[in-house]
Amino acid sequence: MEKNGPVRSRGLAKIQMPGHHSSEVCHDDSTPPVRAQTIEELHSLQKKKSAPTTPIRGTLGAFASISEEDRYQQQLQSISASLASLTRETGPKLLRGDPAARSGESPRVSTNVGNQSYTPSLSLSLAVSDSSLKFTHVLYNLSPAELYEQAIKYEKGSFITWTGALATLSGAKTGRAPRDKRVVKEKTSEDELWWGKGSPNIEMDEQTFLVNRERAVDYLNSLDKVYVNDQFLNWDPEYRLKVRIVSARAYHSLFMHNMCIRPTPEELENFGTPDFTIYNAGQFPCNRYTHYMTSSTSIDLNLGRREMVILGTQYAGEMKKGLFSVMHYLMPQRRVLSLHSGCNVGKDGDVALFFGLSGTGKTTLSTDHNRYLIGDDEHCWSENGVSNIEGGCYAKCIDLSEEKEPDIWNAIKFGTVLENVVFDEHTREVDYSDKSVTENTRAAYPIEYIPNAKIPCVGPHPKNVILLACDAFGVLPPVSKLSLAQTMYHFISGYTALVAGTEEGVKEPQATFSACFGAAFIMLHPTKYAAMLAEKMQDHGATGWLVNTGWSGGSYGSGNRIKLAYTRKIIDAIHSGTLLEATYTKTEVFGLEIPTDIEGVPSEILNPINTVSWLFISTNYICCCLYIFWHVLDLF
Ligand SMILES: Nc1ncnc2c1ncn2[C@@H]1O[C@H](COP(=O)(O)OP(=O)(O)OP(=O)(O)O)[C@@H](O)[C@H]1O
Ligand SMILES: O=C([O-])CC(=O)C(=O)O
Ligand SMILES: [Ca+2]
Ligand SMILES: [Mn+2]
Repeated sequence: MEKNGPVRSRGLAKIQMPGHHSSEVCHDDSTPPVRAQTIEELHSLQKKKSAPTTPIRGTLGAFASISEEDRYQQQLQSISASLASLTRETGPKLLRGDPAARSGESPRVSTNVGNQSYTPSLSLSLAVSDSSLKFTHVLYNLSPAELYEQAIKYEKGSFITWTGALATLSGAKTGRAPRDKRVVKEKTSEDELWWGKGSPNIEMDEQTFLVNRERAVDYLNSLDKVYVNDQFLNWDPEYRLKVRIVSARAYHSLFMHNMCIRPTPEELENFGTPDFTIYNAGQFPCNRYTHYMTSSTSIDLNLGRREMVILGTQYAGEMKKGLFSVMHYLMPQRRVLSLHSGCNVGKDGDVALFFGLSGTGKTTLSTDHNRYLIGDDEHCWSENGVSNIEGGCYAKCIDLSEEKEPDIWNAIKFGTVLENVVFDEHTREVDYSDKSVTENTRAAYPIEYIPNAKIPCVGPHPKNVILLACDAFGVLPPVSKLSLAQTMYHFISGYTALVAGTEEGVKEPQATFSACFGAAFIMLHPTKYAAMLAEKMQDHGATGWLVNTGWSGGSYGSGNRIKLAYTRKIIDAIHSGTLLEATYTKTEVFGLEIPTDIEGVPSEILNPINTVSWLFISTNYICCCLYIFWHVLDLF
């Protein structure tokens, strides 16, 4: 018998082998016994203590003299201050770690911290209550693996899919609820904000905000444990924001872990006080008898306090887009333009922006195997160039296929949150065509899951500005070149279609106007953002394009949505510069410049006049124009 032959699992043959050394046979366990006397001891060997989060350095940094214990205390005190109720004298008593963990260590307890904004007379009578006596466990910046375990153990509807993603359910709400979003009218911001008709900012007073805040904080403090994420927004260090997210679900914590920028252990040590805090008490409704509340859901933004409260919706996109609204307020103050756009860069450093309302193709088209991805949804354009606000992507998954969107497909693996998808109960294979839970199925993954992501996610000034419109009327050509004035016109009017799913109550594509291609998130009047865009495009010589990713030559219901493969060819021609050099015809009706030929795209579809009758074009066009005109007038 060969000495180096394969190891066989049949024990019998081994015993019968002649000439074998006696010491090698007949032993059930030939490896040395484990160094444990009890099962508990064995289990305690399994987990190695994490390295201290700050590397010990020779330099005398701010934290060099602080012990690990003191640092824990500081972190817990900071979180306790965040969770302080406004009517009690102190923040809650906090413990670090999972209440269910049976670790030999004694838990780390916070000392209560005073709350600066309490009212002394109130606090005297309210200070002693059962809730002020209890402890809350804090699960601070857990790793994806730890959050998986939490979700699977405690959150119904959490499963591991066949590729290792965490499938979750967001509950009754599977899309954003823009009608339930409120902005506090308060003195530090009210003069700058856009109020009234057309504005997404539905007002709320400070008192009502505090009522909702108290409701959320009391709910969170009533739990055994809360999740706390301390993370960053914006890859440009000059305009970076520190955010804290307090939530009740591992799903929300993992979602934000993926979507915000993840601090290094060292950055976390020096985190200090957050610039903005989200209280996500989404499982708990708001009180409908509260002033301004029109449903059991309320998403409340207070720019003065730099806080956001979420009640009555567990849809995780509210957190991401709530922070985006904050950026739409803070960045323009610093002459930085915030953009609802995807962004990628070619090998030669040519940056393209992809503006578009939800579902128009920002994520799909910015994720391009031939280019580096800077980000899929939220960016800033400053004097330094472009930077991604986020650390992850949030892709629509309905009808996702490996063939059409390979990079997104492959990003759905361990660590990725997969919302509201349907899967085989046994194999856990996901059926991306299934809309049983919602049309708005989504995957949230860290940006480095895309192989050609550009880290850090920053780039030079854009060369091409692509406005994506998903036209449900079917009158816009697949692509047209825009003058600066036309770019501004389309940017301000934001003519597109709302596709089903992302916002509540939208069941089929419907024509809409969304100023700046993201009216739900802007905080100032659209012309403020448009003026900044015009100035930047002019300064840096960027070309504007209008790309229709919706219906062309026939409206929704009669025609078909433009094939993704054709849209990709059009985008390729924009990137390569060949489309800039192409021959154009000017449409009489639109005044839009339409190219006559694009490689890989049938020429007859380039001009809608070829695919539908004149009558269709002119009637729909007139509708469309009146609609746009009316809307633009309405803004002023
Ligand atoms: N011609 C096309 N161009 C782009 N996308 C298309 C086209 N045809 C179909 N689609 C589909 O439309 C969807 C576009 O969604 P995508 O996630 O890219 O939207 P988004 O603009 O990033 O929206 P959000 O801001 O909500 O994240 C994808 O599911 C994509 O497969
Ligand atoms: O916010 C969401 O749910 C998804 C998104 O990116 C958008 O709607 O623009
Ligand atoms: Ca997207
Ligand atoms: Mn978006």
